[in-house]
Amino acid sequence: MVISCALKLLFPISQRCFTTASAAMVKYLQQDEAVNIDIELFDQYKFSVDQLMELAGLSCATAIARCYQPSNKSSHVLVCCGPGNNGGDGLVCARHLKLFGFSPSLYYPKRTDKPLYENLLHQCLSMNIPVIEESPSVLELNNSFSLIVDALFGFSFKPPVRPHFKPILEALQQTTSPICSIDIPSGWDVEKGCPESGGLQPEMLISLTAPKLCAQSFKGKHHFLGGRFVPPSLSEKYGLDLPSYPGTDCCVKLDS
Ligand SMILES: NC(=O)C1=CN([C@@H]2O[C@H](COP(=O)(O)OP(=O)(O)OC[C@H]3O[C@@H](n4cnc5c(N)ncnc54)[C@H](O)[C@@H]3O)[C@@H](O)[C@H]2O)[C@H](O)CC1
Ligand SMILES: [K+]
Repeated sequence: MVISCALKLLFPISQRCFTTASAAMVKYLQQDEAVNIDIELFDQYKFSVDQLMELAGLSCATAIARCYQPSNKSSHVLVCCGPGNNGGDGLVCARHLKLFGFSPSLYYPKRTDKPLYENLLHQCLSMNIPVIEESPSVLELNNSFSLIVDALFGFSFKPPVRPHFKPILEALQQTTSPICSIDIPSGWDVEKGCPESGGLQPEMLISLTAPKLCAQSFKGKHHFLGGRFVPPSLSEKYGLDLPSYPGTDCCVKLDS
């Protein structure tokens, strides 16, 4: 691995004051509600996946930049991307993190041969974002990365995790580097939360569109809502009670 070790160069932004919204007021979605909202956004409202993924990924990078500040060009972040749209959010997020001054790397073990994903990966490669081919060890995660973005699985995950992804999920469970999960902490049941056998415990969770039921068992420091693209009529139909995003912000911190 090219990246040198022991680079804990991301400074947590602990003193900053955020406008927060009450998480208690927000509706937590069941898995089938999340899937149905997704389908309606595409079928009824005629959004394309690319559009929503770009907004979702940008909101994730923005939320991360609010909580972790790159101290210099060596602020290494590993973005772990899965085979579905959650992984696509991760690819978009990595590109925006790079533009924000972070040094992201990708771990993308199961690639999808659709033009959307190929293009997103191409964009990352064109911006000199390195790709790690081997599943990183716990030591590599601890020593080489100041933050790990978990974009492995989102709301379509059905446990148990298949063998291909076991090594990375086990390493993420054991690492001491902070983890930011996009939409769902990977390996968690979308409704029941952390598996009894143990699961990863992210320091940060960015729920997209609306939090899913598993977010009620999130115990980390930062819970954000992103994906500010829900038309009011759709929000009303599902009774989402979404918090107000401050001004033109694309993400909002939820208090616990
Ligand atoms: N409307 C929105 O809110 C938007 C959300 N976005 C993001 O999309 C994901 C949901 O994406 P989807 O493609 O439906 O599924 P996943 O990424 O969660 O994963 C599907 C992928 O994973 C494989 N898989 C499922 N279970 C397992 C398992 N047990 N072991 C191994 N692999 C598994 C499955 O075969 C698929 O390949 C949502 O969470 C948001 O992050 C959009 O980006 C924008 C709109
Ligand atoms: K995830």
